[in-house]
Amino acid sequence: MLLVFDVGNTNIVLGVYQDKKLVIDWRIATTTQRTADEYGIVVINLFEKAGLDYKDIDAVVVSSVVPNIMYSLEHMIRKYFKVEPLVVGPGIKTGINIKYDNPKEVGADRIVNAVAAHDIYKRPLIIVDFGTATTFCAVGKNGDYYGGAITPGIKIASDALFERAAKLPRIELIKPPTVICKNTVQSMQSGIIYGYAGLVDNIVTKMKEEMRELKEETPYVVATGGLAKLIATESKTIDEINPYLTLEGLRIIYEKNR
Ligand SMILES: Nc1ncnc2c1ncn2[C@@H]1O[C@H](COP(=O)(O)OP(=O)(O)O)[C@@H](O)[C@H]1O
Ligand SMILES: CC(C)(COP(=O)(O)O)[C@@H](O)C(=O)NCCC(=O)O
Ligand SMILES: [K+]
Repeated sequence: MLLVFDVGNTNIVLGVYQDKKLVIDWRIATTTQRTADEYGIVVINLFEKAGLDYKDIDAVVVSSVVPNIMYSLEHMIRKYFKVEPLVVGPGIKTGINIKYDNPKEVGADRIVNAVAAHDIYKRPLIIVDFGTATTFCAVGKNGDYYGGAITPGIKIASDALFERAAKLPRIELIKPPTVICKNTVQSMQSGIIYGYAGLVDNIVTKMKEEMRELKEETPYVVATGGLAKLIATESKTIDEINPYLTLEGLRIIYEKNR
């Protein structure tokens, strides 16, 4: 069985694959404080609770946008799973042609998403990943990664209001019934959620115009990430949510590099 890790700035998402089938997935907090043994305990506990044997794992793939965590995580994988992890980065086969000024600068999660979306949909794409940051990526029909945009994540935006304005509380990210709201909490929810949907639609619309000039016609818009569902229902430009895009990309990268 294959174990994949998607290390984001807020969460580490783990998935176990039996061939092409995702058997189970878990989400744990990203903290740079944990040691290799502490990560080992957490991950092995998850396996045991799910009735899976961690000794059945014969390969591990990791993508990370948090360099500080990699020492502990890689050490844990070698010590407990007894395999050398495949870490997504320079030298790994992806089938994606990165057109960034400096290809090493692109977040590994964005490349992994592009690998999965290109493999699954085989057409021009815009990928929107609602994580700690929200990222937008333009991918051509032949796998060209053109680049995209990065905006503050939804939770970062709402936490900033709480932290910087004395009378604004920390809010739950749920959609209020109306845009015109009559109390502080709902007014903030309205601003964040309806405002963010507009942000998404504006960036996607402008990216589509630029992609048309690149002869990448009518891109399909795929959303992923922890907060995708919240915005996708309100946005007019998102065609589909694929919550497992990054995990699928990690599995595909494993197959390309084995
Ligand atoms: N299933 C979920 N429901 C609601 N919020 C979620 C869920 N999963 C993650 N989140 C929140 O979404 C944000 C981004 O999460 P995630 O996509 O895991 O980010 P990252 O990849 O940057 O770690 C975080 O603030 C997290 O608390
Ligand atoms: C933009 C990101 C912070 C998003 O990470 P996430 O929200 O998933 O934690 C990450 O992809 C990253 O650090 N990228 C490097 C810069 C770039 O892609 O240009
Ligand atoms: K992510």
